[in-house]
Amino acid sequence: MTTHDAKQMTTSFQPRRPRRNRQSAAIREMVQETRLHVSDFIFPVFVMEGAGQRTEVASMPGIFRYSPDLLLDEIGRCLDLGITTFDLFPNLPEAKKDKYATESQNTEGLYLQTIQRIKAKYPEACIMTDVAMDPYSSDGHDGLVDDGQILNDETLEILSKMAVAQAQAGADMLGPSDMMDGRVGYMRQALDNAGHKNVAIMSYTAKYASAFYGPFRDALDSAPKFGDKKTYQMNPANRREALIEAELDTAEGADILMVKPALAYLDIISLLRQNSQLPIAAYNVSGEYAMIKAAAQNGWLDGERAMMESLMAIKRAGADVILTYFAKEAAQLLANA
Ligand SMILES: NCc1[nH]cc(CCC(=O)O)c1CC(=O)O
Ligand SMILES: [Mg+2]
Repeated sequence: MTTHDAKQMTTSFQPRRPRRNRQSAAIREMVQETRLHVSDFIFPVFVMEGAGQRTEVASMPGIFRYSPDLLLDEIGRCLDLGITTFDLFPNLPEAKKDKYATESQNTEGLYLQTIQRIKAKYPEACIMTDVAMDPYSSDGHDGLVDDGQILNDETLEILSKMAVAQAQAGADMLGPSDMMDGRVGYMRQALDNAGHKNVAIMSYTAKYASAFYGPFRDALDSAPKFGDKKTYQMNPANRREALIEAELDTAEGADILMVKPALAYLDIISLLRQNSQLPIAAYNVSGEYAMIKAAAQNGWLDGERAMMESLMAIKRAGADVILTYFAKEAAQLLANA
């Protein structure tokens, strides 16, 4: 090729050159479409019995179960970073579990006492709770088990008592994660009847029967004792069904709709965002956290960049709120940016 030919090619007229908007950090930031902010995040936290104790979840490096006193300290540190909302889960000894999840309504028990203690010390913190039987169930299922079946309507009764007990303890927002049919409406009515009209419900609307919950079940020792959760959690192959779930939860009074997991379900997040006027949340689950941590520990990818890229992707897909175990690390990075 002669010099003349090369010149001809490089000066060929191209009015549209998307690279012009990528040429400097100043321009790239100016035209950036999606931005992460610490207020996007909800931090899921694990509480366990005892005092002065914390144990790391083996499959979730950097994530700990805290005894209530140390959890209060951790929440204080997170509030300083600008994280305002916490999703609380209890790790209970096997001896406290039974068929009916009785411990979930024990006002002197670990979970309800911890909600009270957090709200007493940090009234400004928004406490989201988990409504499902599995952390308290000797069967390790989200609903009541009878003869190997997960009963729907009988479970609603237990869940709504649990919900009212949590609201009574001071919870700001309830997160039914069980996937029983009709539980949002049933719970809404029970809450209103008990005078908790302003306690919100973030429904796990499209929750899939996913392999990515493994590390969470380690954290709580809550794996199902038999079978799987496929008769209540959704089939990962289904997309339209998420719209049916969204329609029902909306009609039943959900305040926020959630998709779970997040990264393998970005299309579902986008679908609900486009078909609902409600805020959409996405749960970046334990297995999604563990994958990035494990690869980073092996030196196989840059953990910080993979974390921020993943969170950005979840927001870009349409999530207004992201529940993530990365909340604290991401908040630290955003604060230093
Ligand atoms: N009600 C159960 C529940 N609530 C939140 C999670 C998973 C969260 C995570 O993996 O981070 C699960 C696991 C399951 O359905 O077995
Ligand atoms: Mg449903």
